[in-house]
Amino acid sequence: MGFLMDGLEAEDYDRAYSDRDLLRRILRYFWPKRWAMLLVALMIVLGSAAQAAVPLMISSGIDRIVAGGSIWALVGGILLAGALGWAFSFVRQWFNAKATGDVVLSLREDAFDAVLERDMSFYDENPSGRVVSRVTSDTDDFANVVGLSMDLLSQVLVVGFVTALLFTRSVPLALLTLVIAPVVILCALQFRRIARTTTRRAQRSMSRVNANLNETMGGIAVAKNFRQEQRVYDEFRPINEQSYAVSLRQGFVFSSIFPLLFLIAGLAEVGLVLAGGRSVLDGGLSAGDWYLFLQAIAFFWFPLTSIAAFWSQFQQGLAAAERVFALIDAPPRVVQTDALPVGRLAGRIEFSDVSFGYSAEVPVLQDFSLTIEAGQTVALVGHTGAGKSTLSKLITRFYEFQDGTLLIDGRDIRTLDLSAYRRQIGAVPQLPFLFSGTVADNIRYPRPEATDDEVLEAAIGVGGGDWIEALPDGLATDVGEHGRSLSMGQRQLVALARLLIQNPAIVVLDEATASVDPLTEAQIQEGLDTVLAGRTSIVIAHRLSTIEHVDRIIVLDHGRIVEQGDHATLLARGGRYCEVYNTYFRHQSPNYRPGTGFVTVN
Ligand SMILES: Nc1ncnc2c1ncn2[C@@H]1O[C@H](COP(=O)(O)OP(=O)(O)OP(=O)(O)O)[C@@H](O)[C@H]1O
Repeated sequence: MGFLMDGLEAEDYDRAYSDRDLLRRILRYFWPKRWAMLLVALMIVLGSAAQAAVPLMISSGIDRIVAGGSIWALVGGILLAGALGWAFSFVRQWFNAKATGDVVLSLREDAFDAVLERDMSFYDENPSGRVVSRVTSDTDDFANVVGLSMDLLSQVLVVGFVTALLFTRSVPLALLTLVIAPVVILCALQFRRIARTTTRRAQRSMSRVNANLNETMGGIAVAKNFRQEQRVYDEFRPINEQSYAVSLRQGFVFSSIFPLLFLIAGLAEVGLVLAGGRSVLDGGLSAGDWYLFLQAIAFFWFPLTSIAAFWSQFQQGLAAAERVFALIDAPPRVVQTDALPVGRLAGRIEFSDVSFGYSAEVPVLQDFSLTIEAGQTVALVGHTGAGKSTLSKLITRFYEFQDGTLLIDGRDIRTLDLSAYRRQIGAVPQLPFLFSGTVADNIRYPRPEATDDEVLEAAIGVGGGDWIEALPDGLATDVGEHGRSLSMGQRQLVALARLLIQNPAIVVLDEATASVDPLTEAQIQEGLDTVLAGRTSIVIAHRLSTIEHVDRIIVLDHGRIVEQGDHATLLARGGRYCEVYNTYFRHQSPNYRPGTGFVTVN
């Protein structure tokens, strides 16, 4: 079991819904489609009646032929029943496909909406491929189940009609047909539980394959750069093999039920042939009635055995619905206690005894206090893992802190209208993400209604706009997927122009570490001066020119402030800042020669 179960545990947010809750939830999605579904139900009843009429007509036709009657009435009747059956089935399929399609559309919209609503911590904990799997293949599985349910309903109705007819012809034979039904139903119910478990496992293993593929595609450049294709393949292979093994097991479980059901059906058929044949010979039953009984077995057993096949798919659909609902219902970690209007922020930020950890066991910040005055530019420096990005993630409210308070302009961040608050936070990651489209589209991203003139003004506001001339089509240049057609420096300039369009009160900027040519560097520096002016800015600093000019440098170590002040004061002090300076900034000085520029650490 070890290999089969590796990595197939439920996600943290998974939950098991009771069948009742699940069905109620599914029905809620179908409620707006109730008239279409009612029409589908009517067509199922009429179609089933047309189907059931055929053996009945043949049965009485046989008796009439035996008695020397004409065959043409029978032929005409069968043709008419066939034509009507086709018409009913057509209308049914059409409306069913439309209603199911609409339900899947809204389910997928809800799932996608939920994906957008999730906190950043959700994306840290759940690989994106697995989430994608829920929005795509799970909603499809759910759709299949609806189509299957309709087929089954129609078969069950045919059985109902045929059974009612059987009772009018011969009660003992009808009872014999029915007596084995509970046995089959019991088998199918038992099978239900096993089917659901194996199906869940199969879906999880599939989403694991998706997650792995997603990560591989995302990091393909790194893998190729380090010639790690074999390793990527080696990682993929066991995951793929596991998916194969789990699907195989699922197939085995599903196929094992059929031989058992067919055995029971076969025994029943033997009994009916024997009992019915004797009755015909004794003259107690007509040849036509006997034919009707033999047909009835086929009609009767077909839906019962297909319940078992259906069960597997039905379970797959229910498990899929469960996974989609779990995604929709995943509780948010970031919880606002109120949604007070924000107004234009001045940008004063005050951490007061804040404690935070990505997981409960590993605290990153403990009783952390820091005040950043409105309009101040603060640089965060420190060794890797010191907690610089963590601070910015709390300010952007991507993560929920466990203790203490975080005040923005003196107001508890938890009481603010989160969307309005985030609109005034300009966050620039180290590698700015650009969406497919033109440079202008990307600059306009925070405010789609911005005019072309505003976009141009923002672009010119960053470094005088010379960089636009270097682009092949100016602002109309296509940036390619993730901005791959632009250089790193150009992407940063676009991100800065985007900030100008957004006009945030607080800027949280993770400076890029990638070095760019001196001209672009100068443009970025000029752009930064424009963008940060008049706003509270928290810069995770990687460039010497930034730390030399900010109002205050905060040196972090293991989630604590170990030193703060301006560049000159801190350098003169010879403390922890000097260590950080020697490690990260010293070599960026224009006068740098290898092995020189160290400041003395006391
Ligand atoms: N998403 C996450 N889940 C769990 N732990 C995390 C996560 N992000 C950061 N950490 C941990 O929190 C601590 C602080 O990380 P943080 O990213 O704030 O450091 P940093 O100072 O920004 O480092 P760097 O300069 O390398 O970006 C580290 O120990 C890190 O391992």
